[in-house]
Amino acid sequence: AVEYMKKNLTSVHPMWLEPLEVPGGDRQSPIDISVRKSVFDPNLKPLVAQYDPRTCQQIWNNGYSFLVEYDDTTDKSTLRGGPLEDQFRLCQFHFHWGENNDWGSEHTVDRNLYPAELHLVHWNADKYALFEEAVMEENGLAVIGVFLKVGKTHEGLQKLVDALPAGSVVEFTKFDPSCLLPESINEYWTYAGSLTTPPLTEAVTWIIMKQPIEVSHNQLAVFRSLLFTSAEEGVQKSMVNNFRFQQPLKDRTIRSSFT
Ligand SMILES: NS(=O)(=O)c1ccc(NC(=O)CN2C(=O)C=CC2=O)cc1
Ligand SMILES: [Zn+2]
Repeated sequence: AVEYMKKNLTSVHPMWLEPLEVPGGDRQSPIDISVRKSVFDPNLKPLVAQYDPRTCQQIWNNGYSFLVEYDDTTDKSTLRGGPLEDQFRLCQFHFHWGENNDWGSEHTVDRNLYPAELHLVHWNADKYALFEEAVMEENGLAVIGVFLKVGKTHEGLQKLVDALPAGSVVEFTKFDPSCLLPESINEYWTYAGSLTTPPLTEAVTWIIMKQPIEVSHNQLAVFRSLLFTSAEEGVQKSMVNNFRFQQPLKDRTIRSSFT
C-alpha cells in the first residue's frame, strides 16, 4: 500500500517535473536494494572517513532540503577506501524525509522504506579541482547514504535540529558528521548511480550503510516543520516527501561489503 502511495505522491507536490528519460539514464538513483541479488565483494576495502569539524561552515534551506556545507578547499574532511580508487572531499550533507514515519527514504532495502535518509556528499579531489567539475564525471562523486529510523533521541543530531529552521544561510560550526554514521560503517552496499535531484548526473558511487541510525519522533517532526520555498507568495508548504521515485536497476550489480 505504501508503495502504491509513494507512486502517487506526485499529486502531493510536483517538486520539479520529473524528466521522462534522463540523457543516458542507465544508472539513475535511487533504487531498491534487493539483498539477495547483491553480490559480496571480498576486495572491497574498509571505508576511511576522516572529518574535521572545523571545516563545518553553514546550514541553509535550499528550498528542497536543508544542507550543512563544509569548506572543501583543502583535504581536511575526506573519504577514501571502500569501493573508491581516489580520495574524496566532503562538501555537504542533507536529508530526505516523508510526511510521516511510513516513508521518506530514497533507497529501500527489499522494498522496506525508512522515514528518512542522510546523504553525505563528497567529490573526487584527486581527479578534479571543483565539485562543479566532478558532478559531470562518472567517477566524480561519492555519496554515503544512512537510513534513519525512529527510536531514541540522537544526541549528535540535536545540535543540528536546534539550528533549524535555517532560513537563508545560518552560520553552523564545529559539527562532526561522523556522529551521524552508524557504528559499523564497514557493512554497506555500493553501486553506480546518479544524483537524485537535478541535474541527475550519473556521477555518483553510492555507499549505502546497512545499519540505520536512530532518531526520535520529535527530531523528525522538526524536519517536517521546515517549509519549501514556495513560488506563490503566502502559500507555505511544509517541506516533506522530498525524495525521488525509484529508478530501474537496468544492468547494474549491487555489491555488498559483508556476507
Ligand atoms: N540527493 S543526492 O543525490 O545526494 C544530491 C547531492 C548533491 C546535489 N547537488 C549539489 O550538491 C549541488 N551543489 C553544488 O553544485 C555545489 C554545492 C552543492 O550543493 C544534488 C543531489
Ligand atoms: Zn540526497
